[in-house]
Amino acid sequence: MTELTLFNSLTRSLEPFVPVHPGEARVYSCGPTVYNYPHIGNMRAYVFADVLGRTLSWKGYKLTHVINITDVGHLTDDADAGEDKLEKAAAQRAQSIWDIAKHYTEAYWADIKALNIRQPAHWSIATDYIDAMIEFAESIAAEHCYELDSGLYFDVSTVADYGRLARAVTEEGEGRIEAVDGKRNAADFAIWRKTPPGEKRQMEWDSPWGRGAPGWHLECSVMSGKLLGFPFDIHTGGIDHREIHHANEIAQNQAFCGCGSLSTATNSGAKIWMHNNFLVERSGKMSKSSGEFLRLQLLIDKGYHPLAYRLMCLQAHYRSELEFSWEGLGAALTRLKRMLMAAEKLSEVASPREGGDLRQQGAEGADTAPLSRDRLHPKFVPMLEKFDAAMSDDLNTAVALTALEDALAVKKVDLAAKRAVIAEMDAVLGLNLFGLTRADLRIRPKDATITEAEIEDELVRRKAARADKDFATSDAIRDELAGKGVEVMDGDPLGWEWKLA
Ligand SMILES: Nc1ncnc2c1ncn2[C@@H]1O[C@H](COP(=O)(O)OP(=O)(O)OP(=O)(O)O)[C@@H](O)[C@H]1O
Ligand SMILES: [Zn+2]
Repeated sequence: MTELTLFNSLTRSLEPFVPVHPGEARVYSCGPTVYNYPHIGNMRAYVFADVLGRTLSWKGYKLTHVINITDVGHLTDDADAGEDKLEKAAAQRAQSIWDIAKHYTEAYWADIKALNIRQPAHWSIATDYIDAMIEFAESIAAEHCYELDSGLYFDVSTVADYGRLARAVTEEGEGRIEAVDGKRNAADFAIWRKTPPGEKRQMEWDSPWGRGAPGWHLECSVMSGKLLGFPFDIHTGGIDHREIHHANEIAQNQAFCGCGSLSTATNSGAKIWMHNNFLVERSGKMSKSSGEFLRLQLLIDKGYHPLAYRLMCLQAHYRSELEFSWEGLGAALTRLKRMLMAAEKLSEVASPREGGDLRQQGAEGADTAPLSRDRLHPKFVPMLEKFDAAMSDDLNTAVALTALEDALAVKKVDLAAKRAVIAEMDAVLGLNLFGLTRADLRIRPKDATITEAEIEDELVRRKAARADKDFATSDAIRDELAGKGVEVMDGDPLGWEWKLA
């Protein structure tokens, strides 16, 4: 197999993946802040992390993936300004934070499942790690922190190369950081926020610095270090985390590991820091802080299968901005239908792999292991090589998809051999080609007034009428269906037969 190279935001270059622990890959992904539903832009971050994890499993590494759930500490501004996003949501809706966190965590998990994102080894919930956060903060406080009335602050001048990940803390960057009286450096950040006197927060804990709550950056340092051990291999997140959140995590990790210099990979906590670019709308970055936003459920309600959105993500490189449009989603759906039609023919044959179900694998992902090469039909060698080269080149899923389509187009070949190759590629891309059916991919909005069974019955009747050359009946059925919003698609090259108009 080709050597896997990944783009490291820390060095701004492509680097070969060399695991810290031979044969293993340990990955941490910043999880959602569960104060609201995730929008589809947030989910792009997890499609990306999932493809990374699947690729590592496929390359034979034993994967341990951690995704956290931020249920405390994330302020309305990524730096120190604003309120806790969860406290704010709870106050606005007069609800308990715990209920809010539970509701949105479950909504996020439903999206994870719908997008065929594998379960990580651990979902770490921030509030389960408060003691560990206090311990971590205590261990670095004397050398790296100072206390103000509002909290315990990290002094960024106590570690070398602060902000190296962000590259040049721009004036704009500095401008975003709230001026707090007594802060030694503009970029210093709270690792523990004290509850202001006379105020009561729903989520607060005792600490050596008074009652309060942890800072968001502290959470990720603590959970990643606890569950994966420093240094671990890869830390992921959206590009917005490169400037502040991850720069601050690195500073804390440097302090914790007792090594101020960033000259070795070990003390930044993770060897490779990877960032997905944004999903944007014509109007700009998709953001749930700004009111209206697109949820996966909306796509589903409009009749689009969630895996069409997954495919839309895979069509772009994760480091490129991706613009969402309904036309683009429709095009991705059509492409997925074509793939499914080609894969359908293989459904009848058993995969030569044992336990052929490659979907929603267990956390370790052992079943993404490649097919032994001596069982690979020679016709598929070039496609698998192209696929491997693309995925190994910093996860070039756009090209890998074309290799999958090349393989799907191969004719006159043993079907079991073909199925094995498609299954292998699909285990990496996660499109669930052998689990989907045509009916799954039909556009059928939630508010449609006619059931699928009724449509099918009418179509059977119409087919019979046409076979009898009874075009009057056939046309009448067609018109009747049109009256109910169903467009019959005679001669539809995809053979999907109908869609809701
Ligand atoms: N438009 C986007 N496209 C891709 N990834 C995104 C986008 N917006 C946020 N992310 C990423 O989604 C993940 C979850 O983010 P989180 O739940 O903290 O969202 P948030 O910052 O509260 O949301 P928002 O910025 O939408 O208000 C993070 O890795 C973040 O970088
Ligand atoms: Zn994080």
